[in-house]
Amino acid sequence: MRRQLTERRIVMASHNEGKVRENAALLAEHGIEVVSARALNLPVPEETENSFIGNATLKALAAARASGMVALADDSGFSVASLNGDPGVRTADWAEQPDGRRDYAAAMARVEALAAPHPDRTAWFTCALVLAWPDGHTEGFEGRATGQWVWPPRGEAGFGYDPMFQPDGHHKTFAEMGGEAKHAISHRAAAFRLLAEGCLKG
Ligand SMILES: O=c1nc[nH]c2c1ncn2[C@H]1C[C@H](O)[C@@H](COP(=O)(O)OP(=O)(O)OP(=O)(O)O)O1
Ligand SMILES: [Mg+2]
Repeated sequence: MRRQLTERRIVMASHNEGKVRENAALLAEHGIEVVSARALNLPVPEETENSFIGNATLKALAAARASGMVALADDSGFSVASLNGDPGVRTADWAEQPDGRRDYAAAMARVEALAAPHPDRTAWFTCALVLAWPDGHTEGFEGRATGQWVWPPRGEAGFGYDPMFQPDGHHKTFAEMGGEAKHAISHRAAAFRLLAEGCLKG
């Protein structure tokens, strides 16, 4: 039996505005309000695990313990089949420049350069969502969206690697689809559906 989320206000344990926006919209459908980690000045924990669930768990626990509130963390990433699932858990690191800023155009170009020689263009996004309570209890869920990587990148909406990912059954990239359409089929929405079934029944 999963622990039920009874709070109507939780902390979003993420410093990525795109992820905070998408998760806040999903939570709002269930009448749950979000306080951002940035608003509470929460530290950015080091992501030392080698799984999405592992990193989401450590981010959620750090935020729950620091804030005394239930926290939701999102650890996610982009995987390319011909690269054995890379960049995967290290997706954010691939975008990081020596000055600490993120350059997604450069990160996407790196993926393309490595993957281009391979005929298989299969790619997927993974999203792990973990709820953590201040007493240390956690509940975790993982969702996926599968499709193809495309080049050149297309579209302006979304964030991160969205312009180079075309989900199965669609002719637009996530960045061309815009919020609502991405929402219906994304890895984040898939993980959230499981979370709602598990922890938002009560
Ligand atoms: O829907 C998505 N569309 C495009 N790109 C995406 C998506 N979802 C995750 N991504 C990329 C962004 C980041 O490069 C990495 C996640 O890294 P990840 O450590 O989970 O998040 P983050 O460091 O940006 O924020 P934080 O750890 O504070 O939640 O995958
Ligand atoms: Mg991160």
